[in-house]
Amino acid sequence: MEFHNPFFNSTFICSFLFLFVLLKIVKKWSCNNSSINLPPGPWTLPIIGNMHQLISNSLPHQCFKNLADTYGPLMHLKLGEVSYLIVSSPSMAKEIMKTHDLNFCDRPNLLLSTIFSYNAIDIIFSPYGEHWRQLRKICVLQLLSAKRVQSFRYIREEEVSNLVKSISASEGSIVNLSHKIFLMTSGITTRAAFGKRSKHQEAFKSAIKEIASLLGEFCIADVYPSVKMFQWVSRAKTKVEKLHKEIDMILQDIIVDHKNIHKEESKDEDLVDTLLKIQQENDHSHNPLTDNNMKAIILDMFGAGTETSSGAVLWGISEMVKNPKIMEKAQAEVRKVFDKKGYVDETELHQLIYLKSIIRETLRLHPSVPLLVPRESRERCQINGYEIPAKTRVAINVWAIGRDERYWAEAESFKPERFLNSTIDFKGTNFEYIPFGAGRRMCPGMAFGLSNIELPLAQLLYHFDWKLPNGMKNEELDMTESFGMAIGRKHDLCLIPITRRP
Ligand code: HEM
Repeated sequence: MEFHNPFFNSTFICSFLFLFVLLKIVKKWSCNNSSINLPPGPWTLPIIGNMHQLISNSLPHQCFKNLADTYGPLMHLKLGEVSYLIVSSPSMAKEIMKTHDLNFCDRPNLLLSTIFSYNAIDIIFSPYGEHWRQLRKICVLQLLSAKRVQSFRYIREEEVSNLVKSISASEGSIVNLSHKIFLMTSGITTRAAFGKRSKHQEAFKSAIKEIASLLGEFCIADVYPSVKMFQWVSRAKTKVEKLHKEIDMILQDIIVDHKNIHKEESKDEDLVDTLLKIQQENDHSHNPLTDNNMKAIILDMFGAGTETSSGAVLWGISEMVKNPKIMEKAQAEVRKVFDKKGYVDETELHQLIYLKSIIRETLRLHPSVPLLVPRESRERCQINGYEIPAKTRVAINVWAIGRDERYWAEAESFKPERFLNSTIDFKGTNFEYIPFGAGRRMCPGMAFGLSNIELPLAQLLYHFDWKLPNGMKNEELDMTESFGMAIGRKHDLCLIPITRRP
């Protein structure tokens, strides 16, 4: 006979768990809520803090901008149990990434990114310290140096020319540029990382795309780190673990392949070859590069390098479609420079001064990583007279800074001319313009990223005129953003190409 305990049914268990979690949170919340002089911020509610203020139709960077308009450029929010500092002005960004850079160069330990990064042994999510310094050096000097980026030129030229061919084949009909441009940038990264040999490229690309969009999602476990139950029941965690397992098997297979067959053919060295060489050289050091380190670094290159570059190409084209005069001027420049040759390659790209200012303007209005990668304070410190507790997470709202009328005239308008003859650039010293971040954690892939944006834009402007489908007017093009590892267009960019025959 079955034994039914009226007190031990599922309702009872759920209520008990709910009460247990609630008590834990209240305890933690009341301990942390001491009376230190925190930066201004909206009123916090018990347990949830300011989370209710982020529940709206806006994306996090848009919500933070609205709140900062009331509470100022150094704003404190409490999300669940965790203190957040939201930075929305160039001078406060400079405080974090220059004056106090050493204190703010840690990354928080977040549930999904920790799985993605093989337990934070990569570059992006690794905490500040000797391990990160070692990998960052490898990255800057060997994987993403100017010489190395230049060595991938033939890959970029082939992949972009395949893109042009596939668009030409659909001349006059609607083309999904979002889809094609993502395939092109991920094709460049795949070949730069693995060479041509991987049989799993397609499966790998789609797993990466899926995992990148999951990493951009809000995860309740990250704002209640003391409540381990939220980690156990997270559906996103289960999905990321499954995708990561698939990716791991593919990467391991690629590494084994490279170990077995690539030794004699040293020309066209790809990133896995370079990492294997470093692994062999460091084999007997106290800090050898493990296979997991290699896989984590390669994943970083995809996570950080693919959607950022393809997003910038798509926003650039979208802004030009919306502003046809700018499109015409850019086309005239590219065609003037390359008409003598009859085709576009990288040799003359330095002459495209107007196109370069279009790219800068695109990254001002549409920074690929609008809140930068989250940082975390290592020790308690003071900024602008306010106390910042240790372990405060920091989001730098580059998106808000780029749209602030105090620093940019007609900030919401797309005006590439503002960058012509301007000394402002994105190398991390002009804090009103930091799409690649600044300080120790600044993006090491800038040169690679920019070259993946310049050549496709030049080719798309040289070979095609562009029309919107269904008689849509230029100004009607939808520019809604979606949140992920990088901000992209919510709706795919679909245009009709008209091939130009010079
Ligand atoms: C348009 C292209 C790109 C943009 C806008 C961009 C932007 C950024 C930003 C904002 C950060 C965070 C900086 C900070 O926390 O201060 C970052 C970090 C990083 N990026 Fe990029 N990125 C781009 C392309 C690339 C490419 C192509 C690669 C490599 C293939 C790459 C590799 C990395 C890595 C490894 C980090 C982590 C650095 C660290 O934590 O030490 N990025 N990127």
